[in-house]
Amino acid sequence: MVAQKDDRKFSVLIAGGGSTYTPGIVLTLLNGLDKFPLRKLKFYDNDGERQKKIADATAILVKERAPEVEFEATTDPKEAFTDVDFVMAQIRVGKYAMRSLDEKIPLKHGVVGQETTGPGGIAYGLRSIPGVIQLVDYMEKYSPNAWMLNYSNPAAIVAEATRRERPNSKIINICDMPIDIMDRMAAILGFKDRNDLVFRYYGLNHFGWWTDVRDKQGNDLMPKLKKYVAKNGYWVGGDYDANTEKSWEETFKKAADVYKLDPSTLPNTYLKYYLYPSWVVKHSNPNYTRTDEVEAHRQKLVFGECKRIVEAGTAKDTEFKPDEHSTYIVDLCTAIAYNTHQRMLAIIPNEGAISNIDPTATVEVPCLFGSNGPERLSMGKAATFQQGMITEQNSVEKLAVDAWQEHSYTKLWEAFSLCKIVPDAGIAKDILDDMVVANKDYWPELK
Ligand SMILES: NC(=O)c1ccc[n+]([C@@H]2O[C@H](COP(=O)([O-])OP(=O)(O)OC[C@H]3O[C@@H](n4cnc5c(N)ncnc54)[C@H](O)[C@@H]3O)[C@@H](O)[C@H]2O)c1
Ligand SMILES: O=P(O)(O)OC[C@H]1O[C@H](O[C@H]2[C@H](O)[C@@H](O)[C@@H](O)O[C@@H]2CO)[C@H](O)[C@@H](O)[C@@H]1O
Ligand SMILES: [Mn+2]
Repeated sequence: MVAQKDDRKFSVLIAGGGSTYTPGIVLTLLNGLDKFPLRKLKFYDNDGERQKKIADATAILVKERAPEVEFEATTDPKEAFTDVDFVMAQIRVGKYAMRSLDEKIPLKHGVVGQETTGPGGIAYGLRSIPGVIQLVDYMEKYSPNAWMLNYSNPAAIVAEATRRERPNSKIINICDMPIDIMDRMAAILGFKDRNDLVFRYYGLNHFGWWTDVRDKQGNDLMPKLKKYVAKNGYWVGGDYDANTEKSWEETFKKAADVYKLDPSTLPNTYLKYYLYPSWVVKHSNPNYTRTDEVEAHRQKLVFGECKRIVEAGTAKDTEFKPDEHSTYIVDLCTAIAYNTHQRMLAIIPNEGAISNIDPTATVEVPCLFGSNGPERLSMGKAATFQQGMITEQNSVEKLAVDAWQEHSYTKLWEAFSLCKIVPDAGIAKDILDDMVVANKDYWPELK
């Protein structure tokens, strides 16, 4: 871990202060002040009421654990984005109500309904693009030297849009899925955590493969991992998975079947949607999707715990704790702040990192993180299977951004039709037509 190297203290803004992930980030920041010192913590959200519930509990946490840190929550962009060093973005444009439709509309037509995958992911993409661009513009206006670490999904489409629309902006798009899987790999192998592993990984966001995993001494850990994953997927079980929800259990276990398609690599869990779509649909309930689970579990737990803290007037015994989502984003800020060149994943323009993939594709590869941001590492050639899949999926993501930029119905229909999980252009059109109606308050009017 990085030692504090000077007397700087940082100002951090969480954009999407009302996110269910905000308390985890707050806890991680407060636990890590020796490595990443703070002078200010701010929240910004366009839903002041939702944000206030988390902010009121955070105010107690900050007062008890780091009273020297100034804390405020606001819905005013100028107040939020002024005097900021790092923006941690995690907005959900359209909130859970729209996520629910992203999942349920495709399922009604017998197609996978998922937050970031297929028609649901594309629909969410067209809502997120203007929301995230607005955050970038606020940052550039009020704190031009700041960096934005963006989790807002679908990160692949958002990254492609910001690459085109704001090519010089200091936004870095990131994902916690490979991070969570690497924590699992470390647990499977008996290591302390993901930082004990040195890895090679390539693909698109929610669409990638590990080609190499080693320990710090260079010993190849792939054979042991493969043996485990072939049988159990990334399911660890026991205490490790005591709080893992049923649908995630299914996903981590299904990685065993995904792995079998290419035993020379280890897959991202999201590939199950592309490689086993019929199985996923068969295991889905069109009337009760992941959004319903999140509202019944994570959202309830987070807002319930905030309420409890506020009513008790203390957060001394809080259940909130750091997790892979929060530690990853704080580690990234620390690496940029202290120019550590730590090797971490980011979603960035390819520019040769995967040599036989379009240089303008937005890929996910390891980078060295320093004060100039991420420097991509070369991952060599994608194998034929991966090259075919990446090329197709990247075209889907590019067509989705074309559709948003050009307000083009045809481009969006092409994006839906090209997507591996949609069986034909007729079904693609039926889903699209339902989605146009559902997204009328968010999408541009399509010609
Ligand atoms: N990249 C990753 O790996 C990763 C991991 C986890 C979550 N996420 C993403 O993080 C985001 C938050 O997830 P969640 O489940 O906590 O959602 P959530 O609905 O609990 O929180 C999102 C917040 O964003 C706010 N918001 C929406 N539009 C906004 C806008 N234009 N400006 C400012 N605030 C706005 C909402 O009011 C809400 O408070 C989602 O985009 C989710 O997909 C990404
Ligand atoms: O369905 P959700 O809202 O629970 O999760 C959707 C997000 O899933 C990934 O993040 C996971 C993480 O990888 C998983 O192991 C667990 O710890 O929770 C995280 C968030 O739920 C994915 O990377 C995100 O992009 C999704 O938004
Ligand atoms: Mn992700």
